Amino acid sequence: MLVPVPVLVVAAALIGADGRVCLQRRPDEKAHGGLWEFPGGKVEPGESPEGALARELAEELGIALDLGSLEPCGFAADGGLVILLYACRAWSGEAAALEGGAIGWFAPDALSAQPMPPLDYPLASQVCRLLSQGHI
Ligand SMILES: Nc1nc2c([nH]c(=O)n2[C@H]2C[C@H](O)[C@@H](COP(=O)(O)OP(=O)(O)OP(=O)(O)O)O2)c(=O)[nH]1
Repeated sequence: MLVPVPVLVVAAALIGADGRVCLQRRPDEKAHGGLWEFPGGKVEPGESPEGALARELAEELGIALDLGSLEPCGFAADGGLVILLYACRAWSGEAAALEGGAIGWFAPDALSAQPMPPLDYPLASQVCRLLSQGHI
């Protein structure tokens, strides 16, 4: 049976100097409104995953990622969506919620306590595990 090509989404676990991780609260009027997710968005035709992530984080948070510091740290998928998650410790600028919603910085073991879209729970666990093992 043929199934549609899944939508490719890239997202970042921004890790601050104090070890806390950034989540973004989706605006109420959007799908998954009010839930906390890793900042990012859909990869557009002609973009690389890293290029799309840099564009999304510039648009959403006003920061410029250091692409060399990106570490692939997991993926999650359902029928229609694949999310690639990168860890990132280096960027320039001060992150702010520029497109509505809000941002927050959370201790790794508090990530999964936030209400999230379903695919984000395994991603948050993976971030927490990799951080505790010193891999990201
Ligand atoms: N950025 C991001 N998106 C996620 C996460 N988890 C999750 O299910 N998603 C979903 C929500 C959206 O359907 C899609 C991301 O696409 P997007 O952010 O560009 O889309 P959007 O709905 O905000 O805006 P639009 O382009 O559809 O108008 O992936 C996550 O951790 N980060």
